[in-house]
Amino acid sequence: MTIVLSVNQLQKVYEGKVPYQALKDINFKLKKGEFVAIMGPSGSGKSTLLQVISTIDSPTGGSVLIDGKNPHQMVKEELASFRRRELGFIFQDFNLIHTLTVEENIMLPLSLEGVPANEITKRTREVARYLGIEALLPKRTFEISGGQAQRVAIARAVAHQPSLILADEPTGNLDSKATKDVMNLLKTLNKEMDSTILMVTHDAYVASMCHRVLFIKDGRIYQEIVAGDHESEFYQRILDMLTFLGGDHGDVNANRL
Ligand SMILES: Nc1ncnc2c1ncn2[C@@H]1O[C@H](COP(=O)(O)OP(=O)(O)OP(=O)(O)O)[C@@H](O)[C@H]1O
Repeated sequence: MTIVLSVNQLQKVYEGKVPYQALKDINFKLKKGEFVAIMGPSGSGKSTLLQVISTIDSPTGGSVLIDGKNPHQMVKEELASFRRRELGFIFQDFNLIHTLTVEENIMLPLSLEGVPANEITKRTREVARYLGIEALLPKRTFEISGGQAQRVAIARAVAHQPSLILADEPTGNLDSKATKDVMNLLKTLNKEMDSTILMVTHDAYVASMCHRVLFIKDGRIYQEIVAGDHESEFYQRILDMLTFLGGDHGDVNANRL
């Protein structure tokens, strides 16, 4: 079995007047095709962890291996190319470029990576068809809804077939209908394309659509819960753990399933 992501004794200290250790000895692995959520109280280190894995920030101890390679040891140009090829990013606020059309947004990472123009058009059309957003391609980003924008962001994140998709609160700005649509899309991608996805979420319903949930508390992995046969039972176990951990978890809606 292929290990796509290996996080080993990861530590992160934010320097400052008073140094703060946001991550203390984090260890976990993701196998190819796994869909894993990270949850935990506000300030527990979730964003820091995602930022270090995505190489936006660097660790102060330990290592991150993506497909067996350590991006934090790469020089600048090598790292930029590694990120464009191996990683796909999905953000809470979609991060689309407003001066470009939907189609140009999806094309951008492919053209940055030097993929030939005819191949870019072909792949963009294919991924748009697959994700059901073909009709949106000529539109500007302000002409589409939040749910549609997140579909476009997902298309952009997967068009180059990255090894690992990192999603930071992908449904944080969506209503419950759009949340359901986006999660069904991610689930389909995960199942049909064997995509490996690591996602931070505050939403127990969203997490219950994953294979596993890692709970972080005070910069450490506190607990792991693995899905069983029934999504509703998994959802309840996630809610119980969130209640046990306490703190601010955002919108926990017990009536969602
Ligand atoms: N740039 C920084 N400098 C200093 N401390 C930081 C910095 N970024 C985050 N922290 C601290 O590190 C801890 C972890 O923050 P992080 O943003 O990773 O938490 P989180 O679990 O993502 O929280 P939330 O759910 O509220 O987004 C917090 O105590 C935070 O104040």
